[in-house]
Amino acid sequence: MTRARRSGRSEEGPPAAAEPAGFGARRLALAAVAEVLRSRTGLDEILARSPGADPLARAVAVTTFRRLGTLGRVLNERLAKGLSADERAFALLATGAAQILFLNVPDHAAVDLTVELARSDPKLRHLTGVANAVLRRVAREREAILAEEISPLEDAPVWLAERWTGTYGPERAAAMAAAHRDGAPVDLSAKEDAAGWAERLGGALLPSGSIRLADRTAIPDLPGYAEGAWWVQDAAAALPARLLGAGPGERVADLCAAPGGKTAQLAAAGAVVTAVDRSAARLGRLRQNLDRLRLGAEVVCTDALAFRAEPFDAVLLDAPCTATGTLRRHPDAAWTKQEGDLASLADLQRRLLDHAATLVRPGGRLVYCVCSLEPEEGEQQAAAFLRRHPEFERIPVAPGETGLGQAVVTDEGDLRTLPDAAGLPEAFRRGLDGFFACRVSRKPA
Ligand SMILES: C[S@@+](CC[C@H](N)C(=O)[O-])C[C@H]1O[C@@H](n2cnc3c(N)ncnc32)[C@H](O)[C@@H]1O
Repeated sequence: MTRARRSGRSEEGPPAAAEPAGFGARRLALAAVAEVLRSRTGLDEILARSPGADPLARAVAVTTFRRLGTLGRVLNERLAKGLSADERAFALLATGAAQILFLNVPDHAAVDLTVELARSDPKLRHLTGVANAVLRRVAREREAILAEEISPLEDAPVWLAERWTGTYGPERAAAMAAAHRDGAPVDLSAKEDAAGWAERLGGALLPSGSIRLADRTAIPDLPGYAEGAWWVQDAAAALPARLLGAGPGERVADLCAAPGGKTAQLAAAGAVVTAVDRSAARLGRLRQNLDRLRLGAEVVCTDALAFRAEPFDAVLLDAPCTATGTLRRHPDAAWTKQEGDLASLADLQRRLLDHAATLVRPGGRLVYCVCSLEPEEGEQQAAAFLRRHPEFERIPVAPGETGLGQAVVTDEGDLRTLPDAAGLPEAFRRGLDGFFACRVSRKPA
């Protein structure tokens, strides 16, 4: 193995040798994994501000989070002193083992580049020998490791695995965790003619109206992207705005709107949309998305709790949440949240819901939704809202309304999707995100 040095010209002497191919991607993946664990910031945000982040760096980091529990156990069992609590040390070994076990990377490349990463970093240099020994052992024992019966729940933090088991039962919880491991297909929402776009893109038109692509592919290169014919949106994420049923000319508030997937749906339906979000950066992305789609909305950057306006015909509240329903696409989200976050998020959701209610005219509709698997953010939040607000009544979701059948409608008439495909029509065999939505209307005055 050649010893890597930083590329570019050193201050003195001859030009430095180039780094080995793929070294930069591994360095970035290691840094991103460590930073997510340290700062509890989402991986997408960290990669977005990392110059040079490429698909390989993303694949290594995402796979590490997808299989974090398994990687931790495999490494711990093979390290005399166990895994270090230091995030960078953990990330070094975990990203290396992820490449050996779960990515199509030749063993020698995974081992050599990880060893080189250790050697080139003064804070990790003491792990050079350990990384070499443990990763070589993981590579030697790969077949046995992969043949082990490891429950997919091991790849979730213990607190989440326990909650899902308690809420959904051990079998369903394991199926959900397996879906998180499998990842997600790419779903699109079309401005119009979803069937035509499904055909042109070689995808499938789902019974819910979304398009499911056959393969993961470079999105901006696809037909229809540049002209703004469709946008990326998980099939489950497209359901709440459909349930709101906004019609042409209706005034609709989209609270917590950025980056604008649901705003686009409402605007495409012809509604006059006011999109509210407190994040200026995320609203920048919303504006870009609407511009590409040639759709319009009034955009208001403020805390939704402080947003006042004439009551609307319809209000959509897509509240901030633990996002545990999106772990197929964002496995890092499981590791950026803690159980304690649930109570503070549920409290914020309650306040946002109460405020959203003030923005609904008599006879108007309100849809509350979260991309969470946790009942405190979904079912319990909706039930408590209806107890606090007798001036609202539920408009139950009809079994035929979503194209997903009865399996996604709760006894109370709310929408509840889970990431695995149990009970769903065949077209959804690759699952969909976990979402909860409740639709209510303000009783006429
Ligand atoms: C689940 S995301 C919304 C996704 C969006 N509805 C879509 O479909 O693309 C939640 C959003 O809530 C925003 N947010 C969180 N707390 C907020 C608050 N108090 N007021 C307004 N927006 C808030 C965040 O900035 C974030 O953009």
